[in-house]
Amino acid sequence: MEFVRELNDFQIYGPNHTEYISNYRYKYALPFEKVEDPRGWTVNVFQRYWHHSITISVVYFIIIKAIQKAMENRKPFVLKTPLVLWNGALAIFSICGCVRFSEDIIRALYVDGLYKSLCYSCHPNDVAAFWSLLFAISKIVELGDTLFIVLRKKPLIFLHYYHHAAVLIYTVHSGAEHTAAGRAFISMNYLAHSCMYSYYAISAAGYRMPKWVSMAVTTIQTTQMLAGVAVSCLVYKIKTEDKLPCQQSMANLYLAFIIYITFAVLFIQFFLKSYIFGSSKKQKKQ
Ligand SMILES: CC(C)(COP(=O)(O)OP(=O)(O)OC[C@H]1O[C@@H](n2cnc3c(N)ncnc32)[C@H](O)[C@@H]1OP(=O)(O)O)[C@@H](O)C(=O)NCCC(=O)NCCSC(=O)CC(=O)O
Repeated sequence: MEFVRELNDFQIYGPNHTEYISNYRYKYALPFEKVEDPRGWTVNVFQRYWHHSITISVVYFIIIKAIQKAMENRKPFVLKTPLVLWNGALAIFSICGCVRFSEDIIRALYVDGLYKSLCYSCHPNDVAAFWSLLFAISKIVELGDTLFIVLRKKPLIFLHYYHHAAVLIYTVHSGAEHTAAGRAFISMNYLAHSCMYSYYAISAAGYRMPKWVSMAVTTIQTTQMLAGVAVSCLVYKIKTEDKLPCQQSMANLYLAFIIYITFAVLFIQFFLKSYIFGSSKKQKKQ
């Protein structure tokens, strides 16, 4: 099993390429979303360089640990305004992504049904493809979250940096494979991040929100992880039991299982520790 495969037309365009091009292409796109991508230029770039997502993750980890060390005998930076702007910008980006990208999954589910929605990719010239590309780029930008944590000398938990590094690698691998089920994963993540970055922006501005708000955000994140496992189970069944053509490769599917199961476990642990078994900072903040 090759780890990143070469893609054929079915894997890039799905089965209705010609019909799609003539009927749907750019129909719903805003001017800046109309990006020409002759035979998957972006897919080629992702295919050729996807392994650098691992390089970036390793460099990220080393830099974060080095900054933590350098900060040991220094006072924490306050960074209130940059943090509000940072989280505010990511919140606006996620909300825009959520609105523009969800259109694709809603249309796909409504018009094509569940099987085609999970097994046939969006077209490389589609609005959804544009927002998938921005999504992948945002996974590099979001590594900056950790910079704020270490410069402000806030506790850095394993869930945080494991999540940031693993999501980057999986997103870039999925970009390289044009993973069809990514339309479910991306829409869920845009939604969860709309809530999460809005939460962080408001709390960075100094407003303490009631406990139920952070519980709700964690619940949305945990549900996202469990839904990721469910979608992957469904694709696995389609590919192995139903033996229907389905675009997602086994390598990408196994990666999806690994990250979504580990994220689900970590988020359930986080929920229990933060809100149920009382010793966390959240209870102290009340
Ligand atoms: C409710 C949560 C969103 C946040 O829980 P927290 O324990 O971090 O919440 P908190 O209010 O105590 O905030 C902790 C401190 O970090 C600051 N902070 C600000 N911006 C941040 C950012 N972008 N990332 C991480 N921390 C940030 C807060 O202002 C706060 O500082 P101060 O103490 O000064 O007020 C939770 O569900 C969660 O995700 N916790 C895991 C921690 C984490 O790093 N999550 C982000 C990556 S996971 C992710 O992104 C999942 C997904 O894909 O959906």
